[in-house]
Amino acid sequence: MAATSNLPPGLEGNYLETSTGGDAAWLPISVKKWYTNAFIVHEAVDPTTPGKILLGYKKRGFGAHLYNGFGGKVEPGETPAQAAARELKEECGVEAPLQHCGSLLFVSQSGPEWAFQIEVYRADEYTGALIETDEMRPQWFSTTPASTDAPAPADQGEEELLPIPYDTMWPDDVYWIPLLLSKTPFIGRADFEIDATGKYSMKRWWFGVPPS
Ligand SMILES: Nc1nc2c([nH]c(=O)n2[C@H]2C[C@H](O)[C@@H](COP(=O)(O)OP(=O)(O)OP(=O)(O)O)O2)c(=O)[nH]1
Repeated sequence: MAATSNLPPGLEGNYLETSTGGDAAWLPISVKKWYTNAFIVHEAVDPTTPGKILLGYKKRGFGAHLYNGFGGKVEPGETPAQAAARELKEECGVEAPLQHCGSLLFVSQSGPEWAFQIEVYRADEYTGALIETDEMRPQWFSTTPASTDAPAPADQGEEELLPIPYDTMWPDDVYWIPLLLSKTPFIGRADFEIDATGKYSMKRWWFGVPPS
C-alpha cells in the first residue's frame, strides 16, 4: 500500500491508499447530507461453518433492486449512530451493538445536488427476529470467496449461501466491503455519473485505511 498525500477533496487525515481509479476531475461539493449503512457479520468459526454477512435487497426508492446494508438518512437531532440503530430496526426488525467502521463520501454528476456522507457500521451479533419489510428483504451471503476449496455448507447439512453479490450492489462496494469484513477501518470517496436509464457508474474513486 502506498502512503498518500493525494487524498481526494472532502477527505482528511493520515491514510494509506488501498485502491484508486478513474481519471475524471473530482466533482465539486456544495452541500453534504449524512446517511448510515449497517451490516451484521458472523465470523467464520471453522471450514464447515463459514462466515456470513447480512444484506438487504432494496425493494423501492434510492438504490432499488440492489443489495446493501441497512440504512438511510440521519434525521435532525440524531447522531449517525442513533440513525444507524433506528434504520436497522426499521428495515429488518433487529437490534445490534453497532460499531463505526468506515466513512464514505459519494458525489454524483446530474444526480442529487448534495454529496452523500455515509457512516458505515458493523456488528457481529444481533437480537430480535429478522423480518422482511416494505423496504428491504434480508438475506445472508457467504463471506468465503467463491474460489476457495472449502467444503460447501450444503455438504454439511447447512443452508447453502451464495457469495456476496457484488454485481447487484453499488459499484464502489467491492472496494470497501472486504475492509469491513476484516475489521479494518476505512475511508473513501467515489464520484458517479448517471446515465439516461438512471444507472450510476463510477468516474473516479479512492479508498484508504489508517497506517498500521
Ligand atoms: N453500499 C452503498 N450504499 C450506498 C451507496 N450510496 C448510497 O446512498 N448508499 C446507501 C446509504 C443509505 O444507506 C442508502 C440511501 O438512503 P435511503 O435513500 O434509503 O434513505 P432513507 O431510508 O432515509 O430513505 P427514505 O426511506 O426516506 O426513502 O443507500 C453506495 O455507493 N454504496
